[in-house]
Amino acid sequence: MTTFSVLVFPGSNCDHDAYHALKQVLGADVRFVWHKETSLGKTDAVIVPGGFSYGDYLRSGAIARFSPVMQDVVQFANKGGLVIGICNGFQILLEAGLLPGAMLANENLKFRCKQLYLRTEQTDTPFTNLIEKNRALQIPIAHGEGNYTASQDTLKALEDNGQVVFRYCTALGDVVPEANPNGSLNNIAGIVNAQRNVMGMMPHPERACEAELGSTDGRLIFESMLHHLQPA
Ligand SMILES: NC(=O)CC[C@H](N)C(=O)O
Repeated sequence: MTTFSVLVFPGSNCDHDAYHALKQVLGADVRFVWHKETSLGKTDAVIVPGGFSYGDYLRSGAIARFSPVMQDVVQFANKGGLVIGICNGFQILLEAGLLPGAMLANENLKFRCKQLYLRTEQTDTPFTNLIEKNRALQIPIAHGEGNYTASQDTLKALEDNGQVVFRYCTALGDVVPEANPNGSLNNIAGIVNAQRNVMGMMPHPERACEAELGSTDGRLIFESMLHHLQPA
């Protein structure tokens, strides 16, 4: 059975949502790993969940990246293990150097919490292998620092290598400035590393896994991970 590990930092607040989605909705084996642990133990995938680790002091994710467990997360990722960072988790992976670039405060300096759409740009990743190319997924955001930025060289490399996985778009899938909620470069909502085993995304797929929540599109991301780890 595939085992997911959900990291828990002081201030994480989407850890239980991720646990619930994986366990109750997808029937996967899941466990929490407290940030003070020095080893992940036996695991197939790591979820770095959303929230306000260390109260977002300094910059979101800047302190959490020094938590003891992060050393093993970096090792796990470097060995090819699947790691997905959601919202604050994405910020932590950027701070840890597992993904390139950085987050700035949202362009309008407001915390944005809303349902929106993401166009699936890449389907050859362990996180999107069950999604049709260009499909617009409805997944909510909730963040104050989601304005993705990177140097011109880094941005070019991301685009050239097909590392931009999701872009903010309209319901019809058009990537236009009006669909960008935070000022992110090139409407970027999610990226993978060059090896394609580490993904960060600002929207919350764990909050879009049940019809009662308004969308089940988030399931496709976790189902893709399960499919990758345990092909039928
Ligand atoms: N939902 C979250 O993970 C919030 C992320 C982060 N603390 C921010 O506001 O930018």
